[in-house]
Amino acid sequence: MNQLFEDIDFVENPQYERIIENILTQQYCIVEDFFTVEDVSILRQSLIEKHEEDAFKKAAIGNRVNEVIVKSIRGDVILWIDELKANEAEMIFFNKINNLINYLNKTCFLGILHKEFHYALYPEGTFYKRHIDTFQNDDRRKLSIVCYLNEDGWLPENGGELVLYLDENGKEVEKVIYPFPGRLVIFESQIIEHEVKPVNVERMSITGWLKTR
Ligand SMILES: O=C(O)CCC(=O)C(=O)O
Ligand SMILES: [Fe+2]
Repeated sequence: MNQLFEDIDFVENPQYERIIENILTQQYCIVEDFFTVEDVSILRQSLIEKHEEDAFKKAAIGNRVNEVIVKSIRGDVILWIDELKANEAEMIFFNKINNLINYLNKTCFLGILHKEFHYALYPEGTFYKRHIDTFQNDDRRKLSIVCYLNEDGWLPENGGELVLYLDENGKEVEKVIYPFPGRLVIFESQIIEHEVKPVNVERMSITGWLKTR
């Protein structure tokens, strides 16, 4: 085994190994400080600039074939990120994400061939009701990834927690995750129902999906 890994230039990465272990055992993983304070700050600036340029649009539900905007389900605004036109901040983002994808593909044979990421901004008072990230007519999304870009010192009273609804031996358990800056949450798109609780202050993130085919 070691011999094989040496042949393909493989260096074991403890952080990635923990991500894989967590996803295999609990279908989700929380990674603290996946991005440095500096990275988060640059990415947040990029989000804010693009938002000020009015580039964001109201997020829809459903995919491109049948998308509708329903504010009683989700109230965030989003902007898809084009890796081919990535600015400096987005290059930092994709550099780290691509390293992770390469590792997953080498070690887990997940067959991740595509990815899609968007900035998301939840204005005060918005939320995203309980849902699952795959569409009825499209099951290519395998892993959901959320990266939080909020300022330091996010308070519980700000709301905006991500709640994962987990199945523990047939019993539903809520896993509450605060959107602390630098934090990355990864979960199985086809399995984990989740929601974003109403926010009392603006909440910023990048959300995306690793996809097959
Ligand atoms: O921002 C989050 O914590 C989750 C967002 C989400 O569930 C989605 O965009 O599908
Ligand atoms: Fe979601």
